[in-house]
Amino acid sequence: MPRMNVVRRVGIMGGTFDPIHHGHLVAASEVADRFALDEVVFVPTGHPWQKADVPVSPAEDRYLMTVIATASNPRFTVSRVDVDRTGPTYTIDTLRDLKKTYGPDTGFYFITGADALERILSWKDADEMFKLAHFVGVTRPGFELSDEHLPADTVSLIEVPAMAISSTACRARVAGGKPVWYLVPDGVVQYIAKRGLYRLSSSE
Ligand SMILES: Nc1ncnc2c1ncn2[C@@H]1O[C@H](COP(=O)(O)OP(=O)(O)OP(=O)(O)O)[C@@H](O)[C@H]1O
Ligand SMILES: O=C(O)c1ccc[n+]([C@@H]2O[C@H](COP(=O)([O-])O)[C@@H](O)[C@H]2O)c1
Repeated sequence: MPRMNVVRRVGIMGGTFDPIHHGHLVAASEVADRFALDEVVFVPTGHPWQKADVPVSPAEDRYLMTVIATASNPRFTVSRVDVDRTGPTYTIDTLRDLKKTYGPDTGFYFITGADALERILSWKDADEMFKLAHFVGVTRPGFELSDEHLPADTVSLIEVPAMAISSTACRARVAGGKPVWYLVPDGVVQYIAKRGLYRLSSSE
C-alpha cells in the first residue's frame, strides 16, 4: 500500500502521572492493539487545574518518570507539549498542538479512564475537543464506564485488563514506607527513591 494513502492513527494518553503506573500502561497498550494504533503518545500535564487542591510533583519529575516507563515499548512516545505550555493544562490545547506537529493525515484517539470520562464535560471547550479527536473510555476498577452523557459517536468504550492501581495509592504507599514494586515499572521505583519523591517531607 503506498505510504501516502495511509492515515496515521495516534493514541494520546494524557495524565498527571504522579507517578505513572501499570494501570496507565496496560490501558494504552490495550487501546493500541484494539485500534491498530501506530503510536501512543503519553502527555504528562503541566498544571492540572482540576487537581489544584492536591500537591503535585514537579512536571520535570513526572515527565522523566513517563519517559522511563515507556522507553522499552517502540510504539510509545512522550510529548512535552503540556509540560512546556504555561498556564492551566487544557486538552483542547494539547490536541491543537499535536495536530500542528503530526499534520492533517493523523487521526487522534484520546484515551481516558472511566473516572476521567465521567467528568469530561467539565473540561474546557469540550464540544470543540470532540471534533479534534475520537475519545476512548476504558474500564477502571471502582468506576462505572458510561457514555450516556456524551454526544453520539464521539467515544468508544472498551474493557481493559483490570488494574486496581492509582497514583494516589502509590504515593501513599511510598509515604508509609510500603513498596511500590510491580505497581509501577522498576525504573520508576528507582527514580522515586533517587529523587526522594512522596516522602512525607516532600510532596505529601
Ligand atoms: N488503573 C487504571 N485503569 C484504567 N485507567 C486508569 C487507571 N489509572 C489511571 N487511569 C486513567 O489514566 C489517565 C491519567 O490518570 P492520572 O495520571 O490522573 O492517574 P490516577 O491514578 O487517576 O492519579 P490520582 O490517583 O493521582 O488521581 C486518566 O484518564 C485515568 O482515568
Ligand atoms: O481540558 C481540560 O479542561 C481538562 C481537565 C481535566 C483533565 N484534563 C486532562 O485529562 C487527562 C487526565 O488528567 P488527570 O488530571 O486525571 O491526570 C490529562 O490529559 C488532563 O490534561 C483536561
